[in-house]
Amino acid sequence: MSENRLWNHIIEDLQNRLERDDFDLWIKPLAAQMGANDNLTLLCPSRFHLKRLRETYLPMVNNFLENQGEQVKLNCKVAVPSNSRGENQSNRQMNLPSIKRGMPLLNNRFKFDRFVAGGGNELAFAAAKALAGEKRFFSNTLLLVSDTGLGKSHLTQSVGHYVMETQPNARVAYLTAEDFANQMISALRRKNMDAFKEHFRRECDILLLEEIPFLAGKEKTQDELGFTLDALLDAGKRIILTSCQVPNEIKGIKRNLESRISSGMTINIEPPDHRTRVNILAHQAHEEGMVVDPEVLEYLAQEIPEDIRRLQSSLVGIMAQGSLTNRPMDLGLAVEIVGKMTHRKKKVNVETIRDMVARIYGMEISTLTSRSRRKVVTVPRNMAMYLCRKHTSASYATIGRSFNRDHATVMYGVNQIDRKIANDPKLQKEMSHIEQRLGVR
Ligand SMILES: Nc1ncnc2c1ncn2[C@@H]1O[C@H](COP(=O)(O)OP(=O)(O)OP(=O)(O)O)[C@@H](O)[C@H]1O
Repeated sequence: MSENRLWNHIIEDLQNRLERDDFDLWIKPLAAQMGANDNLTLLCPSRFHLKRLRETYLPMVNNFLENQGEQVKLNCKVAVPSNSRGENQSNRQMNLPSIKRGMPLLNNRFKFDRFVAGGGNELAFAAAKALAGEKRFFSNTLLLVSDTGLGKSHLTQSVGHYVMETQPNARVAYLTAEDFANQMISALRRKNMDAFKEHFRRECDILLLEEIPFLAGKEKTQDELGFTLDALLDAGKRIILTSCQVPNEIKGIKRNLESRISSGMTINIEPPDHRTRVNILAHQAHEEGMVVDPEVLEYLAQEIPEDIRRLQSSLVGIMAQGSLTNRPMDLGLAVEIVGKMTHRKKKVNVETIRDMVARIYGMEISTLTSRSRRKVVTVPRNMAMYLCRKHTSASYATIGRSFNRDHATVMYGVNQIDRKIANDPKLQKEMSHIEQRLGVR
């Protein structure tokens, strides 16, 4: 494949997988160069950028290339001009480890030593560490519950890393409930359910399964997961599950699966207190080798109290701006970056919302705006129209033009969601996921 086409495919894949902010900050500034012997080199603007790229995004690119069957060797380097001694720093290429088939795809940053324990998450941290170790833990199942961005994935993947590093014979399965459902559907289609069952029930020593609420309403998948959990627990294997809601609040989860999920230890991760938030930021700055004024850290911790993902991304924004433009990383820059994060809220329009909702629900825009009255289409359509009312100043009639609907139909759809949302946690979770992807949350 030509350099351009391959790079465009990689970009497209990353765009689908990453939050818009992360994509804009880390992927957009890259350039790609195809060299001899199928060497693809990614050029990034700074060493700071390079470090983050290697740790977080290149494993995804490697995995994508492997899935595409591309025999490409991936390198990355800083594309800076020659320095005063005439050495071309861009020659300091780094070869990246390729991913072995069958190894779970874990984020290299999600390790125990990068998790800051403190008010809100101490118990979850201790329980995850205990379960990862080989010492007997008093329960083989751990369920982590929290709102978005509070460390469920970080802890779950830390367990995966730890087990792979310290117990090399242990077979680790890390996936989301959605992956589990998709793999099951594809096994059913290919008529190889036996292999699917064998894989999860007998070829797995520790199961790390995220985002359980995805299974709401999917009864067959729930039954299969129930049998899988039974087989693993009978064999004394370890299981970590994550959810944004406690199991008895997830509508559409069958009673027998709910009781299996809740059979072990359930821990709620609370939002971190102010001191822990400052510590998380200080730890992050230290890891990146950056010196940031403590006043800046205090300011960010105060302005962004709930979601650690947003908290960290504000600091990353400051460090990236500072290192690219040589601006001091001071309170002035912090106020500007936080201001921009808030200002961006107003930037979405009816079309961006409509297109994002279609993308998230895996349908064409023409399907979302079609006459279809199937629930899988009407619910996302109503959600999209509701978000347009909430985040833009567009009138019902203007929204209607983008959805092929009249003013009254838009009003009815928006009201439907308005009435449901207060009492429907699954809908709330989906809504906040879309809002996060839109950068309005
Ligand atoms: N205590 C912590 N110390 C350091 N980093 C943290 C901590 N808690 C969360 N983070 C960071 O915050 C970001 C979000 O965390 P994570 O993805 O684990 O959240 P989550 O609870 O799984 O969210 P979601 O429900 O949206 O999937 C990650 O970058 C993670 O490294």
